[in-house]
Amino acid sequence: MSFSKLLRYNQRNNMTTASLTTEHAFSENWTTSAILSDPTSIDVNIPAEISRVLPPSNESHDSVLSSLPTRGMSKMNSTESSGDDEGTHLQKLTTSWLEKIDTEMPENISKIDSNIISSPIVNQVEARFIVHTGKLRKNSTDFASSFSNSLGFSKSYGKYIFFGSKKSENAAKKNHSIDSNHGSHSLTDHGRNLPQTSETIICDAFASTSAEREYGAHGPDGMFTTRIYSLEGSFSSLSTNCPEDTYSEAIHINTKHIENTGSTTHSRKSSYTTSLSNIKRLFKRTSLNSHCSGSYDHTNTIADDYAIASSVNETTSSCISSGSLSAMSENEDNDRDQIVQTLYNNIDASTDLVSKKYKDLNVILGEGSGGKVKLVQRVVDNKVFALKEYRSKNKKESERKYIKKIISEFCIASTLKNPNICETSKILYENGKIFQILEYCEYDLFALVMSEKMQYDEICCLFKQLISGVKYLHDIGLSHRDLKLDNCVVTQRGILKLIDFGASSVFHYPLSSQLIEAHGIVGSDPYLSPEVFYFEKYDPRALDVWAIGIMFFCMITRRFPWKYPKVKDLQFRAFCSGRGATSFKDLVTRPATGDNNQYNDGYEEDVIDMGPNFLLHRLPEESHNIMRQILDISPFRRITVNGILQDDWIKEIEMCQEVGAEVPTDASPRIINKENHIHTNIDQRYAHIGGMHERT
Ligand SMILES: Nc1ncnc2c1ncn2[C@@H]1O[C@H](COP(=O)(O)OP(=O)(O)OP(=O)(O)O)[C@@H](O)[C@H]1O
Repeated sequence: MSFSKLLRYNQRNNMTTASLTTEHAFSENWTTSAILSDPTSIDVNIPAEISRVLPPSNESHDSVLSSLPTRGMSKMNSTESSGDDEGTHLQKLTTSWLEKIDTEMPENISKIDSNIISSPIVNQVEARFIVHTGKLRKNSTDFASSFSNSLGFSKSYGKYIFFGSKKSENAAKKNHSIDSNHGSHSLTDHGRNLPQTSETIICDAFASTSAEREYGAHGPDGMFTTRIYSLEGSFSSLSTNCPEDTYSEAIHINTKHIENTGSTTHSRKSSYTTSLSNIKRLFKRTSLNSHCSGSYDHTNTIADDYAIASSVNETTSSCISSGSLSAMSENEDNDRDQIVQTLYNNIDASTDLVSKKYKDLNVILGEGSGGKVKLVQRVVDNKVFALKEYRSKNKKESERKYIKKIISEFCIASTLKNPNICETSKILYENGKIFQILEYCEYDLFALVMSEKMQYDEICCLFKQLISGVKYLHDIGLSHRDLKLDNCVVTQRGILKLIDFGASSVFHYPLSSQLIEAHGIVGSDPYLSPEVFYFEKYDPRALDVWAIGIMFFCMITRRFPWKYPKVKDLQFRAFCSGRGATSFKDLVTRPATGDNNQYNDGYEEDVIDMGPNFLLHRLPEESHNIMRQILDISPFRRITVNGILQDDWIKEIEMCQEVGAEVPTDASPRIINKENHIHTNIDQRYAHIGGMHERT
């Protein structure tokens, strides 16, 4: 999680980083009992190709050369570990984890109680992670209390949801009886359910105050059933027919904007045009569609002119994107800079585009380092969208860099066409502010996970969709680099979509086999892969794959496995331990085996307090094989996203799909829902965790 979020968290909670760390403290005993061998005894044979990318030995990675506990210590450490009785009973690994998930989950796992957690100190902080101190709230308000207040509940309720303290557990128990009385939200009759916990009970108690309805609808492809926990008058009621007067008012709005097309083919030459006239086209006046169809103009856009390169026929999504990346790739920074500069110069000529064309529904969906995401309604047809309002430029940031970043993000996002990628349709500006219009999805994955209502098969379905989305990106040479629960949104019918391409990077260009390594620490701490702290340059695909694994762990356990993947983090150290390696360096530089049968990561079924099993024993047994390969500490051995899809368990997962979305003109893609699960719908008040933060 970004440093700025940590700061915001601390401001709200009047906490220092240290006190936050204390609150999240894990089992100290485990580490103190761990025997550290002599770090000077490291003797690693590093292959030539790896040593090329290794930083000089006197760089920071030396500090993580602390040696790791060995396998032999496992039982002794566990026995000494007070308050963590899990280690004393070596468990048989079965899927009974489902029943034990909350009762036997050891305290040494960091529970997700917010999407805000502490950050390690890093040398280099990207500009996008920096927030004006002026924006930080000076008054340290108790976040949970404020949240509760904003919802009209007693202060303590918010704490139950976000901070699972012992106190709250007791209160939760009390509330259990309330829930039992209602007895209406039990998930137990829907296959393999995640067990209800105290937090579930509270959430259900809340939900029972709202209208609940269950409905089924037969589509052409089968049954779609969903449970809805919603308030009366929720957003679903927003999509009504557009009133004539609003429509005619909207249709006459004259403004400058950039609109996405997605279907126009251009030659590469034209895509690099930097002339002012072309730029002006991006700001031209447009008329709105004459029908309330939700589709948009197919006028040329910046994506056409600049990002979508286009010697490639745009008949398939991958072609479109390959073309775009080829343009991005070869782009000569000069061309790009000129375009961006000209574009930025035009921003002054603002209009009332956003306010007239989109009605602000006064709902904040999320707020991150990039800006604020709001819910808006297009006046012309009452269709609901997410509007991302970019933060203003930092004083230290150059205008050029600021605008370039936004435009780059837009160009990439608007070019991607895949059912598991959120559609970005427009970029707009008004009074110096820049906005992006995105397809609206009812939930973010973080909120869904925290609702504790998801069933196992539903989680697997979303997990496979996540993999599919990332496969699409990797197939076209793009890595996301900030995969996390908050960067996945989910529609009411259970289609997961990736958002936030602000950190993405191109790792190879079409027709080239050369890997372009990424550099810098980008992303959110618990999802970061270990090598990003170790190597100056790394393969960003491996980072994405690792993040996928962490997300699965979070979805199943509702906990982060660690704060960040450094051996100074006790949990991560346990995970690294018992693998027969003398140092972290040994682990992170292990070369690929080339033979899957020889795959050896130190896994031992009976040892659960260190090594791969430190995480795996908390996960369903059928996922172990693939999760070991996803969470391989060495990026050189880590499986690829295509490899994940070859796994037997992954292949068997029944995944809901959106079909027809690749065709830009297809306004209403069909959804195929699988029958082995239903997708949980939650109250809109809890549907976007970022929005909850904002309301405090
Ligand atoms: N299309 C969407 N539909 C619904 N909610 C959305 C949508 N896009 C974003 N959100 C909500 O807004 C939040 C922040 O969005 P986003 O990640 O784009 O912002 P950001 O400023 O780039 O965040 P970060 O700090 O992670 O970089 C998301 O976690 C999600 O809850």
